[in-house]
Amino acid sequence: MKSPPHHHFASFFKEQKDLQPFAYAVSRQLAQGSVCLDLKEKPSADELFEGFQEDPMDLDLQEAVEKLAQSDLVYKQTPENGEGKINLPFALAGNNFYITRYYNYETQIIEGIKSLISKGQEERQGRLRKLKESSQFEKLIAGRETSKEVGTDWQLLAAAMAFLNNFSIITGGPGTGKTTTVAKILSLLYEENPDLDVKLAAPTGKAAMRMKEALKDNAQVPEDFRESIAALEPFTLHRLLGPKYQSPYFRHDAKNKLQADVIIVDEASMIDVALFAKLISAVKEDTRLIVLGDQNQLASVEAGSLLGDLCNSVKDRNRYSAEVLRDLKELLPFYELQENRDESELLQDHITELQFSYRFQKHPEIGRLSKAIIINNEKELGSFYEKTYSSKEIEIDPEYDQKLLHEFIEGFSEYIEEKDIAEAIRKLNKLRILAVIRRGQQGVEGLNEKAEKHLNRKGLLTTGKTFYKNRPVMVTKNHPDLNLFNGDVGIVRPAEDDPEKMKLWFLDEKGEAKSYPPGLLTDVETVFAMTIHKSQGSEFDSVFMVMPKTEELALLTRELLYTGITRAKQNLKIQGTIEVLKTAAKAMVKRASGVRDRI
Ligand SMILES: Nc1ncnc2c1ncn2[C@@H]1O[C@H](COP(=O)(O)OP(=O)(O)OP(=O)(O)O)[C@@H](O)[C@H]1O
Repeated sequence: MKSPPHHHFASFFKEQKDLQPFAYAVSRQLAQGSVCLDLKEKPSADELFEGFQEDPMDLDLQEAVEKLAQSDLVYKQTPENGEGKINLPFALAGNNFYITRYYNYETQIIEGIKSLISKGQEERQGRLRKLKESSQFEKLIAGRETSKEVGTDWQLLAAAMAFLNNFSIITGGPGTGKTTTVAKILSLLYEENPDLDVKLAAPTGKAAMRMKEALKDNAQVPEDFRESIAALEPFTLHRLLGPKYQSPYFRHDAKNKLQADVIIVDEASMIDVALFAKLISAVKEDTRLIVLGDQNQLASVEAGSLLGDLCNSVKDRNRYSAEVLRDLKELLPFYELQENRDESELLQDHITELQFSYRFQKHPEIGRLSKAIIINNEKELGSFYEKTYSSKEIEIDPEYDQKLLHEFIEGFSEYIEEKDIAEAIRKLNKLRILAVIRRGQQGVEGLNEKAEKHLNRKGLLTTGKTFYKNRPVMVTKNHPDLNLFNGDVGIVRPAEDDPEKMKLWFLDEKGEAKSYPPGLLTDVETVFAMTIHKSQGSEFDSVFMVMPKTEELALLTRELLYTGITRAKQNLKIQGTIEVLKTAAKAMVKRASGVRDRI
């Protein structure tokens, strides 16, 4: 298949015959989510340059790579010439071939992390002393989880490590307590400095808001700091960095750094390399940067799977370097912590993996299914597919029974019948239909249509007009001026003063309903159903997930299935054939990047 944008890009290098096919291939890989072209796996030339020309490529790949390395447009990274910022169009680092911009993003990320780590190390002994004297830390120790099923309280360890260091990643599945850990970290930091400048951020407005709300409602937030924590303002990463009109650059960058003592970034699996590079370049080295996310979730739509790559750069997580282990043993003598013997792992003391899901404790079947998906445990998955046991939480329907879908759709009556608008939006957000694709019967569009028709038939909706009463709508663009963001969900209801005039209603930061004239928001879509991609960063009590009927989809991956399943907090129904589910569980997203090798 011809791919004009990649041919167009490669045509800039048509004078360089040895380079041109690689330019084509790296552009194609970028579009598929990789940061670079991985030459290590030695695919055949035909596979690598698929679509570049109609005739098969008559070319020895090894020779071609050697010639590529000779090109004067390609920077060769060697131990001698280092990893500085470069300005040739391409870079070759080991087996990875990059468009330079992406090579530079990785360099910025690695250098940014290194500088935070090294500044944190200078402070560590002083911070260690403070932690030993901290009454808040004493309280965390006293209240630590001691149950057998939880084992080591990694939340406590994560809080200590985030206090001691300037760069921390906290990863874990749904309900493992990432937000709770943030509350613990903030209690330690506020105790030390009541005027602490904290920035809460996430890639989407919705996710940022969700973190704020989860923090506000979290029972573990100590009383003394509840007010400060509840008052924190959530930012999208874009708003935090300060967008410039019609420019890919931000107001805050390496020359104009962000003013903050602590920056907490949630839903980091959704951040692509470009945005993370821009963020980290704008973080002062004495700021604490705390990154939260679930590394098993879908990666960003743009290039890279950065959180996963950073996490996977440490083989045995929750182990520590000898030096840090000594400190931790002094601090937490009751734990038998392990030493990490791989001294070359830069992030060994900077990643904590939370392992126990408080949410799945209450809903073990969704937990069991999601864990089985992560490692593609075929036997375990089989017990779900073949219904060898009866489940209250999960139902898999390979027959696509319309009755099941209709029953679920009738659940929307709760928000439709709710008089209070804010409450209606909250009720709408308790359930969602999730789809893999947009078009067709099993796609978002077909499912939205089915929901509208069924609710119409039941007399719950009258769907003639575009903005019919109770239409559930999702914003598909960021409107920072209106404080509405891509993915925000609201409903159509009459204006307060005119029952004939329809308005779009969304929840504001205080959880109150706020109205907007439809003319102001032309980019909204109906949202009984949404794609799994869009659902990232949201959770629902009940999810109805519809798989496409064909297995031939590149989109169908383990990460997608896992993300969809873990959006459900209490109930999950899946319509899909066993073949499609098996195909998805087997297919892991492969995105080439150099971060793991370079860090
Ligand atoms: N140490 C703990 N003790 C008791 N309950 C806890 C603890 N940690 C978390 N929880 C409970 O588990 C639930 C999920 O916690 P939290 O929101 O912190 O997890 P999360 O990893 O941020 O979740 P999500 O993936 O939903 O964002 C909350 O109800 C919280 O109160």
